[in-house]
Amino acid sequence: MLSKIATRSFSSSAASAYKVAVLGANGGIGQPLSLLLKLNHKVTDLSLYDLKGAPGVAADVSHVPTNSVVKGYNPDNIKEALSGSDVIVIPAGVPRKPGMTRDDLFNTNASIVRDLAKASADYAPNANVLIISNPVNSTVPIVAEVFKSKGTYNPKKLFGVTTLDVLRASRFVSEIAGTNPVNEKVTVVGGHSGVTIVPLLSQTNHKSLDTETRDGLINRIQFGGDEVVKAKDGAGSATLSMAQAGA
Ligand SMILES: NC(=O)C1=CN([C@@H]2O[C@H](COP(=O)(O)OP(=O)(O)OC[C@H]3O[C@@H](n4cnc5c(N)ncnc54)[C@H](O)[C@@H]3O)[C@@H](O)[C@H]2O)C=CC1
Ligand SMILES: O=C([O-])CC(=O)C(=O)O
Repeated sequence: MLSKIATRSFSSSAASAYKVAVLGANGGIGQPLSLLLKLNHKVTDLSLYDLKGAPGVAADVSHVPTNSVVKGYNPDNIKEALSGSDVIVIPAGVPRKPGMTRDDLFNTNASIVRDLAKASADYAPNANVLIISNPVNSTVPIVAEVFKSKGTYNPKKLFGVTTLDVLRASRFVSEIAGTNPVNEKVTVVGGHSGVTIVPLLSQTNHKSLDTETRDGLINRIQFGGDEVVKAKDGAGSATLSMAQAGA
């Protein structure tokens, strides 16, 4: 009997390998995202990659007492960084400054994301790939085209990360309604830019908000990113809330 229980508990506690690679790990999002992934017990291998600084972030994060193995990589070692990845998260690229739209980032970020997509397709063709880099509405199609050209495109494994809109919707609704945001589930569909962000308030418990309150709430969810860009005053855009959304 005892041996049966021991066998059962042994087999149920055996963790299968789960490697997550963060490309852009030394950035404003990459660093807190790496920390949150280190705290996730499902992640067994954390691979941190950036143009520079990733080994330092990896050394720092690796002291957090969870069992995952953390390694940092510079561009010379991108193959090793990506090989065997189950999930690749990409927050590499420049953030907005006040007065810019996300589309203004296209010229810089499109080629960064394209090149990282090529490497991902070459070295981890079966990974789930999550794109944070803006403009998400455009960077995701770029990755799709790269994967198609390499014969590795699987629409079920390519994601634009728009979860921050869901977090914001939950929090902003709770502020108006005086509720706990944990209990506010708001579905947000569409893209990740201004009016392409569509929160489905009609599917929440707050269907009967007066028009002015509802319109103000929708506008705040759609332009929450601008709120942070303005407050950071030239120092970038959302990083901490984005890390939470990505993790
Ligand atoms: N999807 C979303 O909801 C959100 C997206 N973002 C976007 O995330 C991106 C990153 O934002 P931050 O972390 O604040 O920027 P950041 O400038 O602090 O960090 C970007 C990092 O990317 C690295 N990088 C640049 N080119 C690279 C390359 N070719 N290979 C590997 N690493 C490279 C940089 O060295 C840097 O460490 C921006 O495009 C921003 O607009 C930001 C917030 C929310
Ligand atoms: O607004 C930005 O540039 C960053 C972003 O995507 C967001 O915070 O939603």
